[in-house]
Amino acid sequence: MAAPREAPGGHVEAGAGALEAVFPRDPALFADSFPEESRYRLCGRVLRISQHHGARLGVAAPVWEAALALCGYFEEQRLDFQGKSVIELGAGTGIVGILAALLGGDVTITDLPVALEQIRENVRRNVPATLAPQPRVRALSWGLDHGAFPSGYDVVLGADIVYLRETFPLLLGTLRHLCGPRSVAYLASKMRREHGAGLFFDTLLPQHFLAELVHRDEEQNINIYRVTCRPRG
Ligand SMILES: C[S@@+](CC[C@H](N)C(=O)[O-])C[C@H]1O[C@@H](n2cnc3c(N)ncnc32)[C@H](O)[C@@H]1O
Repeated sequence: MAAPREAPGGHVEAGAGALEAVFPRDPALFADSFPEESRYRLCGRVLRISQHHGARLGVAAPVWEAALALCGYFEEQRLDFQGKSVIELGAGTGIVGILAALLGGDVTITDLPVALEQIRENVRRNVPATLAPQPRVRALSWGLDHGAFPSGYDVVLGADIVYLRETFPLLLGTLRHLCGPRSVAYLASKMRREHGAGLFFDTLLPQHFLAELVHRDEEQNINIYRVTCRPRG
């Protein structure tokens, strides 16, 4: 799976709303990484996002195109997170969850433990200390840790988290735990058929959820699905 942008020193591909990139920055933060800061104009705000490229964070380091597509969808649909409980899965940089928090959500941003320091840094850089509630950053490994989280979030968010077939049952288990009858999940995904995106969205997800394709970017091959629980009985 290729990263969406080149290594530091090269041209940084501008995603939707990208303004500019500045690097390198604070090389001491992670010894084996190449820090980069990119700025994105989203929902009338400029977000400054650190990305610690390198072996340690791996795919968690960059802002992926699907994350920008999901942020663009929030903007286009004028989604309102005011007063809503929101959880983001596999957040990477945290850009999606941070935007949801700035748009009024009570947000929990999650990923594997290795990514949490990068997310915390991005929360510090973009969320004013006066904002309440502040987004929480917590470890959640799909299928393993979700019992520590409540069920029935208003909104569940995930960008580019469908790419490893062996994690599909784990991810589905976590989605089933977090979503209640009134929950809405927005899943944005690069449709990499070779990594099982079709299997996940066309076959596995519909066994438990109604998944409506609400946005497709043909050029980037990115789909956004609005996912709700299937009515029981
Ligand atoms: C392709 S990256 C997407 C990052 C971010 N959502 C974005 O779109 O910019 C996939 C993310 O899923 C996370 N991830 C992979 N397997 C996971 C698992 N089993 N449990 C929790 N997170 C996982 C990775 O750490 C990474 O942050």
